[in-house]
Amino acid sequence: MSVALHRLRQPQRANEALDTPLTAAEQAAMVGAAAAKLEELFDILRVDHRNDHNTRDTPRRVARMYIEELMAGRFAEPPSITEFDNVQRFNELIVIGPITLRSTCAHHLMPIYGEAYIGVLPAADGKIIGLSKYDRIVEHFGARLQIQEELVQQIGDFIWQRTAPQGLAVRISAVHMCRTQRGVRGSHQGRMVTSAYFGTMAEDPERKQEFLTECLALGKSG
Ligand SMILES: Nc1nc2c(ncn2[C@@H]2O[C@H](COP(=O)(O)OP(=O)(O)OP(=O)(O)O)[C@@H](O)[C@H]2O)c(=O)[nH]1
Repeated sequence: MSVALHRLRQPQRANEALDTPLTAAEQAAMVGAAAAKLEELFDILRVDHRNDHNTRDTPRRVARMYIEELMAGRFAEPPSITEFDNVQRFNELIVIGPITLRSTCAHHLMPIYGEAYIGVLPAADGKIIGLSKYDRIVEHFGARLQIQEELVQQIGDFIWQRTAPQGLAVRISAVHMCRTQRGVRGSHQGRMVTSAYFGTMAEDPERKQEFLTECLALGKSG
């Protein structure tokens, strides 16, 4: 086994990041090893990927897709956060959304798609973070094999720990294609909604209601 691959032999939970991000050499080694296994899978499924012009490069394409896109949030650094002083000591609820959510189901490796909403009650003496960072954070944690209950909590934990607001709420509404394209073949309109609340947002029912009202209004206008 190559040196680059050796470290990657330590398995971790599907929605946890590696201890340190992949180097370029480790990533290339991982793509090569995964592509070889996908070729094997195609052989088992009797897909002639060597001669079929449609599937000739598919094992490598799929390996790259998992490593560089669908699971990139396990292998790369989380987004860096730009912080600004809360000069005016703004302490009302800020709601951001809809933020496009793309993820992959840990059970059947099928797409999850939907929207995320984030509500922040900034600390008067704390920091405000750049608006686009919320999209980047959702994208980062979505790029792992997830279940929605853990995804919403991971996004919240990260924002809570990095920015220390007074209160925080995260809401995700999403369609799971493992439920629409296979198995029960449920409705494409059928969604799962999960929320995570932190600090004063967890304790104050009026703030929760305010957040929910803003989410519903943003969902209609977005
Ligand atoms: N709670 C939760 N369940 C999920 C999520 N994503 C997928 N599932 C469900 O997890 C279950 C997968 O487990 P199993 O019941 O072992 O899989 P299965 O036998 O293929 O089941 P079917 O999907 O009913 O055909 C399915 O019911 C999925 O719809 C999620 O984010 N959260």
